[in-house]
Amino acid sequence: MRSETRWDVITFGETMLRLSPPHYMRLEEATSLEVRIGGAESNVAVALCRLGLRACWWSRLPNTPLGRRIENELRRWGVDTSAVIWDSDPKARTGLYFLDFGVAPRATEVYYDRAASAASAIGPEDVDAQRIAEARLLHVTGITPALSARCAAAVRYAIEAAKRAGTRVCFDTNYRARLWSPEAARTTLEPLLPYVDLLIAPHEEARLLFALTEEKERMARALHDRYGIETVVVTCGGDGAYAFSPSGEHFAAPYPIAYVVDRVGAGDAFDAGVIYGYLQQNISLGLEMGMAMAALKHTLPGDLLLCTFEEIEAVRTAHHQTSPSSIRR
Ligand SMILES: Nc1ncnc2c1ncn2[C@@H]1O[C@H](COP(=O)(O)OP(=O)(O)O)[C@@H](O)[C@H]1O
Ligand SMILES: O=C(O)C(=O)C[C@H](O)[C@H](O)COP(=O)(O)O
Repeated sequence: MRSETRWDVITFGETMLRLSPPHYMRLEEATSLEVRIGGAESNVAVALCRLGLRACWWSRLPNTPLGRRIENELRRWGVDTSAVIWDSDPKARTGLYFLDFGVAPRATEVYYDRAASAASAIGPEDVDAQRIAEARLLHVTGITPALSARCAAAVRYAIEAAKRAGTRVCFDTNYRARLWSPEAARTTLEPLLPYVDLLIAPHEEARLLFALTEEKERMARALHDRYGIETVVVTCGGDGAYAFSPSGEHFAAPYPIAYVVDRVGAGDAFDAGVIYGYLQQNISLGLEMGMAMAALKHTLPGDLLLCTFEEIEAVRTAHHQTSPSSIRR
């Protein structure tokens, strides 16, 4: 990989305000909502910064208090936001998502209010190919192409720009059933896959989107074989994750989670760990980092993995077992 780069990872997509009732209240009854921010790509960027990597995230944001809240917060956690495009149209909208937290047997429900947001107007002309050339890796996800045809074209343009520049491409399928159908996702995403160097896909999404029937142990290899992707990581929730890569096949088991505080963002935290290892050409380390980071994300409220490198390493290397009651003083 090239040595002279400005960022380790560049990424773009929509980041929303995330609104959730306190104490497992229902949205129907809540009298107050907690305001946080969340977006798959910026969640990854924040987690990468916690690992000491240089991450640049950009999007279109309304130049309003709501848009500025998102940019300020990402900058606060170390993300380079200098390429954000500010939309000065007074009607420009910030995407919102509402979270109704559930515990089994009641599922956590996400309700989007993001149609016609400023980010959904991102088009190929907003993609700065020079910036992509200045990064080691471009990270994009299947959420952005689901937002609009212009967003889908922007993702394709960005991936092609990365290929021309020798910037590696990481893609997470991140299928969102509330945004589009599996058939629409397949039609749009499949042509992108031959350009991808590192694919991350949950096992059930690989089955749903690409009509592959392989069991979890075989799915990464099946995706590699069908689309020619160099490195493929398949996640299986509480059953761990598998990788197929030039260094061989790898598996990482999950770390035990004593109590789930908030699982939203665990997949994005996992992605950051995988990218960390991938950039060191050590996908086995990436799987372990991803697993440790996903486990830690389950213990934190909000989409963002606000952990230290040392906390992640402690989980990864299991130097200590933290019992549900442990207090470190
Ligand atoms: N019950 C669990 N116990 C331990 N780890 C888990 C559990 N559920 C998910 N994870 C971790 O979080 C990561 C992301 O979760 P997963 O559900 O597979 O993907 P996504 O959130 O992208 O749909 C997984 O790779 C896994 O490591
Ligand atoms: O933009 C969207 O549609 C999103 O869903 C943003 C989400 O908050 C994260 O992407 C969390 O996703 P996980 O890490 O899989 O829990």
